[in-house]
Amino acid sequence: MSAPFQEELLRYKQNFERVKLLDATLREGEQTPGVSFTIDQKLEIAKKLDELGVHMIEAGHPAVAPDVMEAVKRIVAMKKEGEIKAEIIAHSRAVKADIDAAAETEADRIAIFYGVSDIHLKSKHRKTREEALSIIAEMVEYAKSYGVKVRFTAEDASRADLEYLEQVVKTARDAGADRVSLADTVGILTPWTAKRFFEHMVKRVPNVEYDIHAHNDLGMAVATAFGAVMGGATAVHVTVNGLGERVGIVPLQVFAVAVKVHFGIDKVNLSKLMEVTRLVERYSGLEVPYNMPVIGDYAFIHKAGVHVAGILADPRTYEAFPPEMIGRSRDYVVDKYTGKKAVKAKLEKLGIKVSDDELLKILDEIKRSRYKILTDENLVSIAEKVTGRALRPKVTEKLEAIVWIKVDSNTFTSSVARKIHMIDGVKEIAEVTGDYDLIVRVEAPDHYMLNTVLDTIRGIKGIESTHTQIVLKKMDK
Ligand SMILES: CC(=O)SCCNC(=O)CCNC(=O)[C@H](O)C(C)(C)COP(=O)(O)OP(=O)(O)OC[C@H]1O[C@@H](n2cnc3c(N)ncnc32)[C@H](O)[C@@H]1OP(=O)(O)O
Ligand SMILES: O=C(O)CCC(=O)C(=O)O
Ligand SMILES: [Mg+2]
Repeated sequence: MSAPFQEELLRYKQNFERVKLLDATLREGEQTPGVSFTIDQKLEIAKKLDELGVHMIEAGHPAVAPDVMEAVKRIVAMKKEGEIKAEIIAHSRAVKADIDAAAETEADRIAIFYGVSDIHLKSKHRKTREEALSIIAEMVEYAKSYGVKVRFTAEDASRADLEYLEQVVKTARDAGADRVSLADTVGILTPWTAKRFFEHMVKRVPNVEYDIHAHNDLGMAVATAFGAVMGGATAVHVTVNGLGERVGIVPLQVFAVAVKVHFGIDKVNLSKLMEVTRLVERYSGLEVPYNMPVIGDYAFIHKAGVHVAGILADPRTYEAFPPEMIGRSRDYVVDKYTGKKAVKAKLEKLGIKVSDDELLKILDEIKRSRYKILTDENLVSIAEKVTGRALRPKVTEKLEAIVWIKVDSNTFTSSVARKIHMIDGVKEIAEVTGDYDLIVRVEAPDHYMLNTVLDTIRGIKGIESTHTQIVLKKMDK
């Protein structure tokens, strides 16, 4: 990476080396509308997060509901059995009943939150600033009396009076909180103000470790987290796929890759990022948007002719980082934005050579067509029409193939089967036991159609691998 002033950013490398990731998918993430994980799903997600290498897991707010309590207890049990290494955190309001519930789980840490902006104090808590300070002191001390680690969260810290916030953090620290989360609850910080904010707080109230909890209401969450770490935050709250209240918080995958790209630091096992993406997509029921940075389907799909010509020459022309960094691959689509180089390369991949003159005519035809994305089959049809040559090898009868499919362990086999069933050319499908999960019989009039059907199958989310056999001969009984 050689952006202007990058060397200034690199001065903060050690801040990013020491920063810890706190994953809050099971607490903040479950506050996403429509998301409700089962206990078993939470255990699986917690295990996956631990394999990924996050330092802390905020497992839930036990006072919320019996199943939240049960899930936190079972995640703590996994920790005790050595199945999970990360610190386990239970969330709590600043009330004794919530703290008792959190303590009952035997989590490593209780995180107590209290809104500290005047808006929250007046409208929500109906407390004066002084009353709030004594509640914070009393509740942190109460949680400490259970012998656990305590984090205090200054909810809506980014809109609190700065001098009052200093008193809040001092009060929490002096009462025994060794970590304090400064929450940007409505996402109004920017990288610059976040940096200044954390620098100020670290200086004014030292001897406490600061967390940044940044919401994404203005699309700033990752950038705010960067600023906060540069300013001295030593933990960043993230969720898988950016889940959370309203539009969520810092997406784990985007933050981890941004740290890798800018500083060369692996905060987590990057090769497992897509696995956890799919797991949480499936259990949350929320698919990641196509254009989501890093993990969206289009993160490495190029389109404009100029771009494709660039990436064919050197992928770095239009990629901030190589897809292989997270086990993904690049591709490009063909439509009216395409140029000669893109079409030529696609045709060559299909084993078709055309003259320069033919190429120009094919391109012209593509530009007049109404296709939103041309499949290989569409492209070959246009090439045949333009050149007047049969570009498909002659076949006398239909082709048949058997495709053996292994479904990702985090995906329901039946849902993949349903999607495959809808593809033209798929004639039969069976769910099976053994090394593979599905066997599919495909028929197509020629190699190109067969390829298109197979490509469509391979493109279905949740398919881990396929093995295809072309049928040569058949004996009917
Ligand atoms: C910004 C964040 O995301 S912080 C995390 C927020 N988490 C949650 O809200 C977890 C899900 N919540 C719930 O299940 C419920 O709201 C519960 C169990 C916490 C409380 O339920 P209820 O007792 O029915 O209260 P209700 O939700 O109607 O109102 C919240 C009450 O908590 C109080 N409260 C809110 N935050 C806090 C706090 N940090 N500390 C102490 N009390 C608080 C409110 O003042 C209000 O009290 P009131 O009834 O005296 O006005
Ligand atoms: O506990 C925290 O750090 C954050 C609480 C929260 O979710 C928020 O303020 O948005
Ligand atoms: Mg939040």
